[in-house]
Amino acid sequence: MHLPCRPADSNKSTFGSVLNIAGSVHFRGAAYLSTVSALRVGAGYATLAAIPPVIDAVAAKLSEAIFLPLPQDGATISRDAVFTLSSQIKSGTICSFGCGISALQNASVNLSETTDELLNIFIQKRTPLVLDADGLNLLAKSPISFRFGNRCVMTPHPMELARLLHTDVEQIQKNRLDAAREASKKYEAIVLLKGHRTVIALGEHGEINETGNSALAKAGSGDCLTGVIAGLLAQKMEPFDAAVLGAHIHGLAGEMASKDFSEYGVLASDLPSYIARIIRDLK
Ligand SMILES: NC(=O)C1=CN([C@@H]2O[C@H](COP(=O)(O)OP(=O)(O)OC[C@H]3O[C@@H](n4cnc5c(N)ncnc54)[C@H](O)[C@@H]3O)[C@@H](O)[C@H]2O)[C@@H](O)CC1
Ligand SMILES: Nc1ncnc2c1ncn2[C@@H]1O[C@H](COP(=O)(O)OP(=O)(O)O)[C@@H](O)[C@H]1O
Repeated sequence: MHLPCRPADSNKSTFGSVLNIAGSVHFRGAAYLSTVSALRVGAGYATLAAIPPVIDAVAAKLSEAIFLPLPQDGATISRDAVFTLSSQIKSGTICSFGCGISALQNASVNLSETTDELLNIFIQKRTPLVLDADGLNLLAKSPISFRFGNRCVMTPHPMELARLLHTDVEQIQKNRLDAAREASKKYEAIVLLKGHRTVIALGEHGEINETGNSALAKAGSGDCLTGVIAGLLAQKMEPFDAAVLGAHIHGLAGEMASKDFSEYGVLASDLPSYIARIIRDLK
């Protein structure tokens, strides 16, 4: 698997753009980590679509992002956000959705309906998509049987996959590859099941990622992975390849970061700069 090429005669639009819909009052860092990781892996632009308090927090840390303010309802986006987003999402726009968008127990009926409408837009506009965290939890609760035409990379951890398959974590962990394959067929999506030895499945096909260590077992590291995969999609990688390469790079970044900070001390916010160092070494 190769990194996306980086022609000399290029400009920021050569390397694509990510529209990252993320964050809520409770989880502002998730929006930061996913956005910065898309830029660190090489995307030309990253736009964070979020409610104003999330934008304010991220803007204070990340000068390079572009911001699309979304209407707010309580701690998260309101249903009117669908109108704002539908005019921004063109055919083929690379989107990521779900990092920190709400706390599961607070997910309102409105947010469920908003998510259903957004997922329909992603499918209709054939957008390559990374679906993470609460995007997955809301999908699990939806009455609609969504099928993503294999343009979507779903990135559940075992509990999120258990919610999607209406089972429990123990069953998922017994046969991780088969569980990911089952979800891949159910949703017509690439399913990346996180954890020690992440697995990536597309239909019957499956791969196991060998990189990473317990430094990654800390809040926010999955948000970085979402950004990495979205950034690779922006650079025109096929979704399955972006998931496999993204997991590989993310795991190596955790390993390299733990050489400096130990497996105890790495923060998710350390990872984006190690992602850049890993890419330097892979090249
Ligand atoms: N700084 C931030 O803003 C952060 C925001 N976050 C957001 O917080 C929201 C809730 O996410 P959480 O993941 O905390 O909560 P969840 O309710 O989704 O699940 C967490 C539970 O899943 C199980 N689990 C996860 N990985 C597992 C594994 N490898 N093996 C076995 N069981 C496993 C564990 O029981 C764990 O307690 C998401 O929207 C997420 O994006 C988190 O990413 C944490 C950091
Ligand atoms: N022990 C481990 N070994 C290797 N990778 C791990 C380990 N623990 C967690 N990870 C990786 O770290 C990330 C954690 O993501 P996730 O569970 O979504 O956390 P969060 O939502 O807090 O960001 C995943 O990419 C997962 O594969």
